Amino acid sequence: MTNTEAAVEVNGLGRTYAGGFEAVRDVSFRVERGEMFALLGTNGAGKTSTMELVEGLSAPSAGSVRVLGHNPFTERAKVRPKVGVMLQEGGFPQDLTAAETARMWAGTLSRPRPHGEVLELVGLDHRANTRVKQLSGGERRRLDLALALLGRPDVLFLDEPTTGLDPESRRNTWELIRGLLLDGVTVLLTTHYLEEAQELADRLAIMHRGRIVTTGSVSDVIAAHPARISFSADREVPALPGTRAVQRQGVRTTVHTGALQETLTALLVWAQQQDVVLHGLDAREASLEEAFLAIAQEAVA
Ligand SMILES: Nc1ncnc2c1ncn2[C@@H]1O[C@H](COP(=O)(O)OP(=O)(O)OP(=O)(O)O)[C@@H](O)[C@H]1O
Repeated sequence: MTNTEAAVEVNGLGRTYAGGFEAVRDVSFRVERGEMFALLGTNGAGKTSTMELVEGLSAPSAGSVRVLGHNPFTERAKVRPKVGVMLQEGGFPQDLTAAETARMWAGTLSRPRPHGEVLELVGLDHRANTRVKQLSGGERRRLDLALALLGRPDVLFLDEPTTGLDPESRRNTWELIRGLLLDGVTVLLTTHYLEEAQELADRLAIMHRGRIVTTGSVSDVIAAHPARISFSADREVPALPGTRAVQRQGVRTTVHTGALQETLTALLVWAQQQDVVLHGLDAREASLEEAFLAIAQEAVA
């Protein structure tokens, strides 16, 4: 493998299920080594169907997938030792304890981390002797992640890794993922938590009905959507440069702008000159969530 080769390269990918339903259509993206790439989308958009092809669990109906330079389906033996996979549903034997599950899994790997170390990494060391069936949903999710990390993967596939986790466990998982990224691990993630993608991802793609409708860096995707300035004033505000839309609700005004700094400066200069107090002034870029909702609506329209 050369150093310029992507960790994951997907070209013109398609997946058609029995009965002819096309769940994935002409999907292409690259995940560079050491990068975190997030695959986002509405329910049923085709994220899991895409992830399963990248993980080599099925062969695509069209297009190609390379993971670390290999076809993950036909060259599974070459790819498998270097990747960690966290599926949406882990499905472990219910009567084993967390430690036994990790030990059993480690037995299938060539260079496993000590199982105690991975349980500690995901904050499950105090539950090591608890049977899987007695773990909470969030604890099982963390056990899934522990198993994905056991083989010291170069590439990690995470399908909704923090679903069902409480806010503190979610933040701890983010810290853990950040640490892995610092160590040079490549991460391909799907999530419904846009804050998670905004916090962690270098680049992302948004899928809708089997296709990628937007892709780019998090800041590029956000920058394409208007920023927002809101305030309450006892006087009507004049037209401000850069404004795309103005909403008024009672005394509260919200200005949507494509040029946050320019619009905000004009507003503040006007307020200063007119001696107007802007109560509750709040100015911010669009969040990834707002961008996502706008993109999903546009895609439906
Ligand atoms: N085995 C299957 N046979 C037929 N259709 C399937 C099969 N698996 C998934 N689908 C369909 O393919 C589409 C994409 O499903 P997929 O699970 O990939 O979406 P997703 O983006 O991961 O959704 P979610 O966010 O809800 O997990 C859905 O319409 C789903 O009903």
